[in-house]
Amino acid sequence: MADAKLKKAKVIFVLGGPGSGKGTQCEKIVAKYGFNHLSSGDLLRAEVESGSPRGKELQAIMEKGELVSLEIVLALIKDAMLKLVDKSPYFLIDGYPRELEQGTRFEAEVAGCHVVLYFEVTEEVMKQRLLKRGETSGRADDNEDTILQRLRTFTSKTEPVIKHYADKGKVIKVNASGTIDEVFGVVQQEFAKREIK
Ligand SMILES: Nc1ncnc2c1ncn2[C@H]1C[C@H](O)[C@@H](COP(=O)(O)OP(=O)(O)OP(=O)(O)O)O1
Ligand SMILES: Nc1ncnc2c1ncn2[C@H]1C[C@H](O)[C@@H](COP(=O)(O)O)O1
Ligand SMILES: [Mg+2]
Repeated sequence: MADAKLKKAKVIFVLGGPGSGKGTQCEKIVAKYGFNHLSSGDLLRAEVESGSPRGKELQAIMEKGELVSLEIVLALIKDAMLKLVDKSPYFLIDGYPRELEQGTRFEAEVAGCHVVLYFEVTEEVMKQRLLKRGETSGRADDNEDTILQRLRTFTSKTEPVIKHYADKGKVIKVNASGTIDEVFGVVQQEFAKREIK
């Protein structure tokens, strides 16, 4: 029953390299549009915080800038979606899918992809934003070595996902190099064009 409700969800996959501003823009979208927001990275960090043996394994993978297993991420996202399904039909799924199979499995088992919101910005800008964030974030992966590996993982695993959805005409590509408000201005224009409200 709950799964049937999820099938009707309007899913917006939010993608972009590390530090491109996915979380920042999702916060602004939630404030204006009231959409549900789930971040796979936040869900994984909560699991790490729980101190469980699985959390320790996850932390080691995340500190190397690699991707954790599809099964774990998909289960965390699906559980979190079920808790929110009655709040809004729109779901911002931030940081997922990070590799092609994540998208395929999600669409087969949870819901179709409405659009992909892709924040594009240079590697140098992403790196500088993350090093700055690292001064206060406490995130174990906001350090130079891990940032470089995360950028490599994005290029090798996640860029093909963006291409896959672009070929289906589903990608909204946003230049994310401006200020936070400038980027959000473009997001709003793009949503209006597609009657996302
Ligand atoms: N347009 C912007 N201009 C300047 N700084 C920005 C902009 N957008 C976000 N930031 C800042 C906020 C954060 O300190 C940092 C990274 O943004 P954030 O939204 O956390 O990125 P992200 O969610 O894509 O990264 P991650 O993949 O690491 O979670 O950059
Ligand atoms: N969708 C995901 N698949 C595998 N691993 C993931 C996923 N989302 C997050 N992770 C891991 C690997 C990332 O480097 C860290 C931090 O994620 P972020 O979205 O940048 O906060 O978590
Ligand atoms: Mg984030």
